[in-house]
Amino acid sequence: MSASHVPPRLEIRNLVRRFDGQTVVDHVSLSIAPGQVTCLLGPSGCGKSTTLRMIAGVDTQDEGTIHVDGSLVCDTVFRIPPERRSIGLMFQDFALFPHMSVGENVSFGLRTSASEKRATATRLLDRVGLAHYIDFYPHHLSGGEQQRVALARAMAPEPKIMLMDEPFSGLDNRLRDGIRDETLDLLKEAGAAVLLVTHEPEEAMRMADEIALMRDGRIVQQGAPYNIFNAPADKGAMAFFSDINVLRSRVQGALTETPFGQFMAPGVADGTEVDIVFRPQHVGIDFDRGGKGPHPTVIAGTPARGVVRRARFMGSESLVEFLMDHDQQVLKATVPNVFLPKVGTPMWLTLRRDRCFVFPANP
Ligand SMILES: Nc1ncnc2c1ncn2[C@@H]1O[C@H](COP(=O)(O)OP(=O)(O)OP(=O)(O)O)[C@@H](O)[C@H]1O
Repeated sequence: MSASHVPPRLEIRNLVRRFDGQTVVDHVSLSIAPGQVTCLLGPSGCGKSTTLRMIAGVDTQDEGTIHVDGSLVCDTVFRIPPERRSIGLMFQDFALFPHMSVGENVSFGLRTSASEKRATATRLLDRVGLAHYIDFYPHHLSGGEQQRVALARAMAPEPKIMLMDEPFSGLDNRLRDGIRDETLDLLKEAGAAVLLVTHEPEEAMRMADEIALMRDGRIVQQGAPYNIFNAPADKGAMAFFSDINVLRSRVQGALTETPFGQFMAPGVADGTEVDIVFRPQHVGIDFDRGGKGPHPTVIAGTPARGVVRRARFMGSESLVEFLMDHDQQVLKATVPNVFLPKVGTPMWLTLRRDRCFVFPANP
């Protein structure tokens, strides 16, 4: 088989799951290569865990197929049981066996000799920096250390696929970043295909080679984090990653008029309402000079005036809210570092027009 024909490590096609007549997973398809991390990202209740449970084999789909390395694992009539799917699991409420030592926990699922079990446990614990704890019991370890043991345990049978459901959400921020990076390194090294479920966009951006954004049981957009962030499929996809500003307008002659000048709306029928959506970080700010702002430019368009309504320091940036002169709408801008103008200060706002998106107002 040539390299170009190597099947994905995990491939799910058109998975559907219904509960009580309600479709909670709606034709979800994904493929993940060895060593690739894909994040299933979406709000609570959108069907992420249900998708993971079907892949793990603890739930069965109503429609669709699951393949591992090109071989069928499950469709609506054929089903390989969970323990024969070569799938590792890591969940937030992972539980180590309290009556077993750390080493025994790690080698629990292995069917090898005692000495081989110990060798595997030693190697994996060493890899997560915990070899010296091999004969300790879980209650001697901190939450972060227990998490690393759980990772070593999940990796011990050398699964082809690792499914992770919010695995880091029980850890405090200080520990989380280190353990995330360590986990990623280990999984990539092992060549596992990783499907990680999270509702935190930052976690997805930090971990993922690819993000599948899920809403109401469907994948609404899929791609590299950079593309998902910078070319959102719709207003909801954009709002999931950051605060947004929205200008409502109506299309006339493929153009739409706003206080910041015209925007193109090709192919949109006259009279249709659209939203011009942009992030606070793409709003430029200028001081008011005797009632005048900066000159319009091609990139920034026409400036519009507002007055400062609130300004907050956020650590690495400042968030400034403006009450716009034209319609008293509130628009938000973020500025790097400290920028805290007084409430009531008049200022001129411009938009990075290449970072503004025109979406139907009522999709
Ligand atoms: N066994 C079940 N019986 C009935 N409804 C279920 C069952 N399992 C899940 N659901 C429903 O399916 C929907 C999707 O649930 P799921 O747990 O997959 O969402 P999620 O995106 O993982 O959410 P969260 O991030 O909160 O875990 C929810 O409305 C849930 O109530």
